[in-house]
Amino acid sequence: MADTLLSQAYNWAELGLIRRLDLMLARFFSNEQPDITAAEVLAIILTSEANGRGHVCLDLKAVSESPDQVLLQPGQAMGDERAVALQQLSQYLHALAVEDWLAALSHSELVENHLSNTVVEPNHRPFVLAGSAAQPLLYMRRYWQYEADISRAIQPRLALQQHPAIQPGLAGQPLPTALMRALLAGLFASAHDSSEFNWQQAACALAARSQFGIITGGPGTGKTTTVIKLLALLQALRLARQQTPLHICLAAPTGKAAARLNESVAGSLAKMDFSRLADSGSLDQQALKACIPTEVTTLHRLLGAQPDSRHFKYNQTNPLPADVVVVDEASMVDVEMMAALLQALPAQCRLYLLGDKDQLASVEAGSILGDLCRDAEAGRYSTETADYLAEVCNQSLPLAYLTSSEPAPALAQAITMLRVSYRFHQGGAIHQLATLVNTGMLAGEWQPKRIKALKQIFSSADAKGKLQLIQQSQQQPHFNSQLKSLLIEGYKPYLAAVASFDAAAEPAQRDQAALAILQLQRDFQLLAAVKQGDWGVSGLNQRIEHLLQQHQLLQTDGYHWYAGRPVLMTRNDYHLKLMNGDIGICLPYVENEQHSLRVAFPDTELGIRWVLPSRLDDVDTVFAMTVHKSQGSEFQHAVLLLPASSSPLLTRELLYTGITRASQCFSLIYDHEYVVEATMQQQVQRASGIVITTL
Ligand SMILES: Nc1ncnc2c1ncn2[C@@H]1O[C@H](COP(=O)(O)OP(=O)(O)OP(=O)(O)O)[C@@H](O)[C@H]1O
Repeated sequence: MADTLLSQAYNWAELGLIRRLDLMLARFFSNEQPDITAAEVLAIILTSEANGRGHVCLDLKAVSESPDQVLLQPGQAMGDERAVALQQLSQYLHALAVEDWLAALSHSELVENHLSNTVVEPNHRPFVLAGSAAQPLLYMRRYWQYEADISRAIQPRLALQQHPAIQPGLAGQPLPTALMRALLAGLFASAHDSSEFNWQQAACALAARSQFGIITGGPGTGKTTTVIKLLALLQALRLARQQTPLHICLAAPTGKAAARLNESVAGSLAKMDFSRLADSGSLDQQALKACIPTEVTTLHRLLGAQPDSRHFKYNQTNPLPADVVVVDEASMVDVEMMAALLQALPAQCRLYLLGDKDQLASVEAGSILGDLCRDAEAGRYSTETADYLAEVCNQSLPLAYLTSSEPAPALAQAITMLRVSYRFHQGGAIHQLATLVNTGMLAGEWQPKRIKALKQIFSSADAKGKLQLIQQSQQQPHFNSQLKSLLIEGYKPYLAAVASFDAAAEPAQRDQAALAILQLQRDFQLLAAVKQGDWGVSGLNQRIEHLLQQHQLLQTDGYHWYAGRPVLMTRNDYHLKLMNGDIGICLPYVENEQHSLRVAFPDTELGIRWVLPSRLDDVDTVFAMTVHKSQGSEFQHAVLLLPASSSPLLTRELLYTGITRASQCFSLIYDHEYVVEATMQQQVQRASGIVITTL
């Protein structure tokens, strides 16, 4: 039976229903274990396949009860042969009751069983059965370990909030409630007359009483502003009591996100007025500002990534010297990185995660932020939390956000969702569109009505100059005239600046001009849902290059490297100090009267880092980039191009992420309306057990 399954699996792999890697893994364990059963082989194949799609584990019940839904995502294109193969696979699953599957896995030599009531001796078997009786989950050991490490590190940090009296490094000392109240009032002085519940103030209060906190919210809801106030609060609590300031580290998953946070923290901090705060705690405003860092590093740099190794300099045995770590854009952090980060934190170190829970998750396995924020929308606060907020914030938590079931989940008490956007003028067209997409636009209504509602947003008076809907046939090899002029107008400003760039200018002037070009290039960005194909990132890049040449905006002379070529780093390069996601532009460069080309990357220390093109192995042209790569960036004008047919990749989260990259204008390019509509209906669902184990 196992042999038959393996030979059929060969066919599934040939047809692309599973990956070759999934098949190879099943074959490997079959060779190791000659009496392996078909149930075990099936579990190995499907668990590995699920990892490939970003799931941390295999949800045995879900896949057993509705195999077609789990294996074939809505809209996935199917040839006849693949349909037959899928049918074969679902027949196996239909014939196998979940109880029998569980029984086979519980007795398997390959599986460590954490579902039984007996204490499990760790035996380092390659698979782990965990989750709960109602939701059994099968993990490859590595992923189970990551989740276990994350839960183990978060739990004690949540438990501390049962004793809100504990401060970092000062275990047992009472939280000075009166001082907290005065400081929170000072920090949010200007907002005090408002009758609306101030979630930003609540976020600071909740995060300050525990060693783990999440602040989530859509774009422009004030996550950065709030975290600066939180850091000011924590430092003010120390300074007011003549204690040494906390050592704070700010980090983000990519270089680009770090650079952006760097800018916004520095900008916000400079503008922030702590004078009322200073009054309340007899603090020196400048001294307080000086203890809030503005420098933001990548997580890889923070943890001390080592070239060609999965291991970091800072880890369980060599903890990171920090009292507080703040991670922005946390939705992009995968389970492996989150586990590494938590392992590297000393026991008393606080961790605060910022991010938009509704954005796309990391490309790698896991959607940690989304999973942890499962209750964020509803709040689910305890009466104890409501009393605490009333005491320190002088605000009454709206009853709708109290938990309806006691005990309230500990994790929910450490999470705040910011609900008001200050960036897009509230109710503005981009914000309206993002909200509609995010809330599952008119779910339950019939399709034509949903399409009509979408078109109405694009044609409303509010949408003028902010939203644009363009239909482009993908059967044709060329851009239509509307899209052509949009692209030319979009790239023209930075390419005109490249054309007038003075390569022989004084170094300081040259750097300044290069920075200005990089800034202009960031104003406009084409985003694609997929990488491959004529209308994926690679095809679009070629076509745009050609279009810009035709219009004399570029001159490549047939070369790979040319002035104006924008490139995206696709791997970290520690020698060059460039990170995956960094964007540079190739520019003419004159040194000792020698003319050459160099790629200009923005650099926090040097201003510009000039790199020889020949040293850049892992770069892609970036006239277009994937939505995944665009996370953590914002563009004045973001243009999202959807493919001509729907696929599992086209989800509500992808569309929402694309829309929310735009600060002033968003254009949606589509071929068929049904693809736009199907994208809005499809949600990312990733199996993980983090909430089961963390709550
Ligand atoms: N309570 C507030 N009242 C008025 N303006 C605010 C408030 N909070 C934030 N802002 C302003 O809104 C803008 C966005 O704030 P901020 O950058 O903190 O949001 P964010 O959630 O971090 O955004 P991003 O989407 O970039 O992550 C800033 O200009 C900020 O000054």
